[in-house]
Amino acid sequence: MEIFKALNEYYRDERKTIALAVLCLTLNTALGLVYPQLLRYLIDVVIGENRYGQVPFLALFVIVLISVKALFGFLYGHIGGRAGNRVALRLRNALYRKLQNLSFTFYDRSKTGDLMSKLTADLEQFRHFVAWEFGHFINFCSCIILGSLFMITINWQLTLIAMVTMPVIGFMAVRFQDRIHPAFRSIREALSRMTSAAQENISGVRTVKSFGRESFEVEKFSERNRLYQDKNIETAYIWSRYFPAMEMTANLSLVILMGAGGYLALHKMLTIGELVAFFGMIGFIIGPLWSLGYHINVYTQTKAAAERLVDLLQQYEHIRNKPDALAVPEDGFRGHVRFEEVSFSYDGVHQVLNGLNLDAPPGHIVGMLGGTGSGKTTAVLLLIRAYSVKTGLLTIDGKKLEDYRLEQLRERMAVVFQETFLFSATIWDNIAYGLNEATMEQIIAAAKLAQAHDFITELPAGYDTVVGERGLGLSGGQKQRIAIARALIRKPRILILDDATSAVDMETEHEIQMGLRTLRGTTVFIIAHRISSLQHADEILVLEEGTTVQRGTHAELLGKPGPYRETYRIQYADYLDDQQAEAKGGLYDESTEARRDQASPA
Ligand SMILES: Nc1ncnc2c1ncn2[C@@H]1O[C@H](COP(=O)(O)OP(=O)(O)OP(=O)(O)O)[C@@H](O)[C@H]1O
Repeated sequence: MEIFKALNEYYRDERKTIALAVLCLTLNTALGLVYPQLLRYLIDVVIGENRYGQVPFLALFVIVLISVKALFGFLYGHIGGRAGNRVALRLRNALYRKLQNLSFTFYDRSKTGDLMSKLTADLEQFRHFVAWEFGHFINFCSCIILGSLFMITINWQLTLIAMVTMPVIGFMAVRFQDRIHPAFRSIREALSRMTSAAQENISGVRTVKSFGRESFEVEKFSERNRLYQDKNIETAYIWSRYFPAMEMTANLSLVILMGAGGYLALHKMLTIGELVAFFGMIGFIIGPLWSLGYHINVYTQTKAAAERLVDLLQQYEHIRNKPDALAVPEDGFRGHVRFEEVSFSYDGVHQVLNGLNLDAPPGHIVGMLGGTGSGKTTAVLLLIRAYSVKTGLLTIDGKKLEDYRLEQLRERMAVVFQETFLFSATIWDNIAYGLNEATMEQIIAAAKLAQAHDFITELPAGYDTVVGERGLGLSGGQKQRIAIARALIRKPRILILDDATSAVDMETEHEIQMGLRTLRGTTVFIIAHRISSLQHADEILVLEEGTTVQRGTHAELLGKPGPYRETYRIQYADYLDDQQAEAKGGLYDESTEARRDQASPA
């Protein structure tokens, strides 16, 4: 029950409504108990005592009864359903809000499928319980209690016999549920394996086709499809074994009761009407008894789902605002970034950054070069406060990051990550995402700055083009330019481009960089593997395994031996060879000139 209490705030306001719904269902059930009594009256009094004149009244009474019963049934469905949906609405919003507040650390550890299933399947289970199952469980209890009481009023000896046979049916129902529940679970698992194979195949269709692995994929899918079929057959087998057995047990108990009832009727200890009414009551109890296992199961499943929901709702928020966090001033915020001896480790064991020092005054362009895994992305993730700095000092305008209100701080920044993510929406919407209520002029200006305007206007639907899931339908470089426009529209104080132009051709990249120079006062961080992306930076840091091994301007770094010059030499080998050849009066042709135009550091 503790776990349900933890979700109290979401159903607290609905408690009275849920109680009303349960009351309607119980009244609906209680009215059902009147039928056997009516039968008894019909047989013993109307027929037994030849009072046929009462038949029309009895019929009218039955019509009223079924109408009132139906009304209570409707009220239960209506009130319970609405309450359940209101609870689900609150819970869904709370879960979604929580997901927005959870940090990168949480997402590093979470699986998308798992989170989606909490938001959908677990929540649906809880909604279903609140809307229906809780009422049905109470109704199950009232059926058994009220039914037994009515049976006792008819004949206590027969009731006693029934009480001996009924638990056998209940026991079998629980056993059946014990077997069928794991079987259903294995069906769900097999289904999820089958759908994930299909989903991966659709998402990775380009890889599958380009590797010519269609038949492998078909084989993989049919194997999982076969497993799904097998699980369904196993379940059908359990069903086919248990159901007749349960039915037989129930019918056997009816035979015993029939024998005993017949004996009592023959010896005038029971009227025929009472016997018929008694059997009506038995039917009233047997039905719910068969579902005993189901109710237990639903309860345990809902408890497990509620545990998972509470687990998510109570997740620790690693990054949150201090109570006295400062508002980030609209105008006064300059974006002067300082890293002082900043070290960082994700797991507390492996050091990813070792004593990073950096001073980037407003308007400065900082370049970062380094091999894969050297810590470049980590450094800028610390700057957007994706993770907290534990060793060293990271300040903006002289204040620690955690002194500012997080959402306002991030509003003054813009990041373009290595992996471009575009929403399934129009290009307008994708660029406007960076700003609340962006105007058309602002969108176009940002697109022009990101060198995206020309290709967008050449698309048949222009800015109205709906980009597919993850930006499908656009080239890598086009996607990157839309992502850059999305960042630039914010006119951020701090702009971070994490390998954001890797898929853009050099000429366009050069134009984007020229555009960046027009951003007055914006502190820019550029992470790149290409020297051409960094050469205009005011300071370039070369990182190796989290340590800054070189720093300086492009010209300074070229003048010193070290990894920067080495990278330059590798990337411009052709150009340098051509230069040497030219100096020696060697071959010179048009292709050499074309190559130099492409490669030459501007
Ligand atoms: N979320 C994470 N959890 C644990 N370790 C991480 C995480 N992100 C990165 N790392 C590790 O930290 C190290 C630095 O990664 P980082 O992404 O900062 O490198 P990078 O220089 O940006 O590399 P690349 O140029 O390939 O993007 C790597 O060893 C990486 O495996």
